[in-house]
Amino acid sequence: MATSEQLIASAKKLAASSAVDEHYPKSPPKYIGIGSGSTVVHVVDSIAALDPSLTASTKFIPTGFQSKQLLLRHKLQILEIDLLPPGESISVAFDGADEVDSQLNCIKGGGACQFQEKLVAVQADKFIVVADFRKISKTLGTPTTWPSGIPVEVVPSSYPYVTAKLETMGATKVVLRLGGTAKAGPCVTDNGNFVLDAVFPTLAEGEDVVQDLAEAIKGIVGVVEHGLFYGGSKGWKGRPEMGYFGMQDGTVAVLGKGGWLNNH
Ligand SMILES: O=C(CO)[C@H](O)[C@H](O)COP(=O)(O)O
Repeated sequence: MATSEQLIASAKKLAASSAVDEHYPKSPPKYIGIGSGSTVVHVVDSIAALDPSLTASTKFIPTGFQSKQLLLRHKLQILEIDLLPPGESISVAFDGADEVDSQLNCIKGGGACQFQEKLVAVQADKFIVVADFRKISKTLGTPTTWPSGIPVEVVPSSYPYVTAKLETMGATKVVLRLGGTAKAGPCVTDNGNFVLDAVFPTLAEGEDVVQDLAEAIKGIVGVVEHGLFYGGSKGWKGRPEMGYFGMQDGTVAVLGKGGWLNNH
């Protein structure tokens, strides 16, 4: 019998291959965005398995160190996001997510790449999220889905101030993310910043709730970007167009703007 790790890995792989099948352009695209995380590994594997005529001339835009390494490993051409020519857009950007609500708003940044991920997503004609069944949530901040909170990238000198502000705004816990066992001290992003993980009470349903919190966090002096990817009446800040979720039963559930597109 498959272990739960094997089940999760195969769910990620299935979701990635269906998303690439359905959304990688059928004629060679100029630019494709590549997100970060363990699910994106399968996205890049699926892209690398396509007919080379569809990928050889394409420039792949990474969202951080890890995705750049993935592209290098597969010998896919890399273009840094700041070299995207003015007026050009990315045909499709594929990325993972930590939590996705029923309206496709997401929490991202489990890998501390949320700034560059959002920068790529907002310059893509189509943004597709790929994940496994554990990421599906009715509303963001559901403790059983994603208890770690919203990743907030901050300029290092501002972290005590931003922490206090997030607490004033209702965060019940704000933690300076640490570098882990191999690094004493904070996790430093690809941009040289720190990450605060801010846990808020589960958000009520409705796009305004997400937008209002997102804009309030972004308004704090010192915040570079946060991991709420959202959209609605007040603008679009990286809410995906579709989400592909590998399920425990071996199927892929697809969430679109109007709800689930298959039997989920
Ligand atoms: O936002 C991200 C990195 O900053 C990742 O896409 C997110 O954490 C999901 O990762 P995984 O596919 O490993 O679950």
